[in-house]
Amino acid sequence: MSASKTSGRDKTGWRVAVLGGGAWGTALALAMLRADHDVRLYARDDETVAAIRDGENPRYLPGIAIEPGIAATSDIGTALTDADCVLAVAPAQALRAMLTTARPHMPKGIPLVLCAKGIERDTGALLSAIVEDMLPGTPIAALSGPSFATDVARGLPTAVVVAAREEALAAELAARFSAQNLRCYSSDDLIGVEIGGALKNVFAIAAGAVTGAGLGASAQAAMVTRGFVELRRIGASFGARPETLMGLSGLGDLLLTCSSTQSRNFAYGLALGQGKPLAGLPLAEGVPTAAIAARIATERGIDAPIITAVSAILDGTITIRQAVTALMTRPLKTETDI
Ligand SMILES: NC(=O)c1ccc[n+]([C@@H]2O[C@H](COP(=O)([O-])OP(=O)(O)OC[C@H]3O[C@@H](n4cnc5c(N)ncnc54)[C@H](O)[C@@H]3O)[C@@H](O)[C@H]2O)c1
Ligand SMILES: O=P(O)(O)OC[C@H](O)CO
Repeated sequence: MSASKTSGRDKTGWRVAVLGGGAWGTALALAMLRADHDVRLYARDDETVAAIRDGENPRYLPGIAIEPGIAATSDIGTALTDADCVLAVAPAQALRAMLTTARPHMPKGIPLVLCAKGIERDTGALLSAIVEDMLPGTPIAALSGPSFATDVARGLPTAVVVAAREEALAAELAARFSAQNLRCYSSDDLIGVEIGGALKNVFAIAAGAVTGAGLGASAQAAMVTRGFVELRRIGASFGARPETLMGLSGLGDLLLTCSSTQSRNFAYGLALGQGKPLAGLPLAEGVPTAAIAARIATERGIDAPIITAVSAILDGTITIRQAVTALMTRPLKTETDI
């Protein structure tokens, strides 16, 4: 461990295990390196490990140079040995499988930081609930907010939020992860931060579909605004604090991913709206999350017509045009009636 000073904060470097060798895992490994940590990156395939060692991850982060210093490995035990902290960066639907592999090697009592954005499709579990189920007693945190992997990997200025139920843990992680161009806010609303990150993906797909179908900028703004109402309703049912959802993981991430083709969820929706093939597109976490969020809304009696429409469009049950007609002809109501 090395003593160092970053952004005016005194801290000592940790050994950080990053689990997941995709775009976000690679970007976060770089961010941790720049925050003066000793970084081990676990990728499950040898090809990715070899590529990262050679200075690029062409499959997931093409064209971005990977600075030397990240110890890439396909042996999860090696990545986790003597780790002070773990970043879990597999897609949400793969978290349970990855933790099954990690469990025998997890050092006891170290924080596990959830970096994926989603809700488990089969169970409706938030990712923190999966960790509680599989690794009881593990201090859990979540890192979320408007942050494209390419931006973070390039070292462009980015702000995220790190949340944990224990305020002191959130603050410590935020301080340790922050570096010159990565500003980490802290929060003790773990559930709120998880919900904001998970649900924004559904609306990013919707935003892409609105653009792809040529429905216009006004429709886009209406959808994002009313989508945010649904996000807050579902968030409230989980106990999320409204102010958390107004922050980086919620409104902030909605702004980013509902307005940029750089978002894979937006790009997925765009292809959907344009009637283009969807097979082979990069990961769009909003697809499984839309299905389970629609089910959660129904089960809890929450009015979530946009989420329900996105889920039905993705299922092929209705077309985008039919969804628009249904949304536009709903009974009128007061706007503040959320
Ligand atoms: N890419 C971004 O800009 C970004 C930013 C913030 C958050 N996220 C979130 O991070 C999560 C991961 O996204 P990504 O961009 O890295 O996806 P990706 O498709 O680029 O990479 C996913 C990686 O996970 C690995 N993986 C899948 N199943 C696994 C398993 N069972 N065990 C181990 N590894 C497994 C894959 O091999 C791959 O390396 C998603 O939830 C996403 O929403 C992504
Ligand atoms: O490319 P997306 O749509 O998965 O979005 C990536 C991040 O979640 C943006 O904050």
